[in-house]
Amino acid sequence: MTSPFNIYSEIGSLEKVIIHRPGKEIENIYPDYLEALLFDDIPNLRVAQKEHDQFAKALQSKGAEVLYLTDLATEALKAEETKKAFIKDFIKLSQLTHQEEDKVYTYLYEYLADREPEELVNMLISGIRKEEVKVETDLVLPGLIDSNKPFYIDPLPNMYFTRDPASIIGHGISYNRMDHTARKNETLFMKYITAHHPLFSDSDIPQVNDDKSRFPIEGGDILVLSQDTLAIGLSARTSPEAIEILFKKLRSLNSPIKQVIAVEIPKKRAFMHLDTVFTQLDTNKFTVHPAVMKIADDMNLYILRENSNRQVVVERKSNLIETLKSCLHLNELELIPVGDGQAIEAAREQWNDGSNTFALAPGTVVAYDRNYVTNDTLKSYGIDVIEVPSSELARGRGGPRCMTMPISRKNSL
Ligand SMILES: NC(=[NH2+])NCCC[C@H](N)C(=O)O
Repeated sequence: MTSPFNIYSEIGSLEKVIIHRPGKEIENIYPDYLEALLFDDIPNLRVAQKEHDQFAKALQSKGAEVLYLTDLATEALKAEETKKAFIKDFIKLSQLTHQEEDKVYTYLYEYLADREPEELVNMLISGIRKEEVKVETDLVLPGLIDSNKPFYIDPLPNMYFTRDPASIIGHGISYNRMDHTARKNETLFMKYITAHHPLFSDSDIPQVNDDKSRFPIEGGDILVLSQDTLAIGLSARTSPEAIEILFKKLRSLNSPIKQVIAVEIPKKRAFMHLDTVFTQLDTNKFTVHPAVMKIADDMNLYILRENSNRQVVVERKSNLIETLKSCLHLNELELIPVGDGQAIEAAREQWNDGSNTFALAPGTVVAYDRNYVTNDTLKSYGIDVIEVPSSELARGRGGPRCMTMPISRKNSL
């Protein structure tokens, strides 16, 4: 069967998208581990869920089908052997660092193995608190595990940023090797979903990257700009090695992707992924952070292509607008600055993901309502902005694009 995936642009009319409604994992974020869990504050779960439900409605408003990751995972783990294999892989990936790992492993495995898939999926995303596992006094487990940590299995609070752990490129999928331990287990869900959910399991899906790689790459850095061009952020989270390996793999699979523009961005938290400073709104319109805009004619851009001997050749460029125009065959291109280009507004609104818009169709995007300066600017450029509330969702430092994993878009623009 042909691939169920079809992503050849950032803006083609959205057909199907995978999201995750934040759950108990958010309430398992606790102050000592905020930084390790990549959050700046603890969102109010009930409000975050309401906001997320409105976000889902906004995605559906133009006809897209919204699929929930937990539903897909629950169905994917229906078969007993699959469920058991998943538990084993999950425990192995979790940070159980004690030397006598085997005992910990066995104990947790037994605790989890009898659960129904739905409960299991929710438990593993939420994290497993030490107190919820009844440990008999003669068991060795309590002494084996780092006693300062209140969890046997850490929560996955970043799960609602479905953009990052796996990415659809054309008909294929990249299982991303996440840069931080806190996010490594997220990719496993996507691997099991694609391998075992009936929507995907009978299909022939090209795998364009393996999360077992040593070199990190995250979905927030990967932008599919056209049928033959990707832009990938060379960022705090994505390595040059991973970009080249991905490109070579695409070429070896004869993908229509013929060029990758590696875009170097500052390696700091506010700019963690390319999509936090640069997203596409329409065929020839992008939002961009003014700090990037300022240096738009003096950037480090590397275009990877193949020569006639099928070797990778890299061309260096420095002008963002000219490079995009030539790679995308556009005569005109507008970069629209976040925060109307004003320093404080831009910094504030970019921090709250003002440039992390998500396109439902060319010229129609979902954006956080709090970033009103940016949104007004986008409207003045003729963009239809569907605004969603974001008081709590934004605390995870991700916006509408981060919260989506589009799996199918119409090709015609
Ligand atoms: N595509 C994105 N920009 N994702 C944002 C992810 C935010 C998340 N807290 C992290 O640090 O990983």
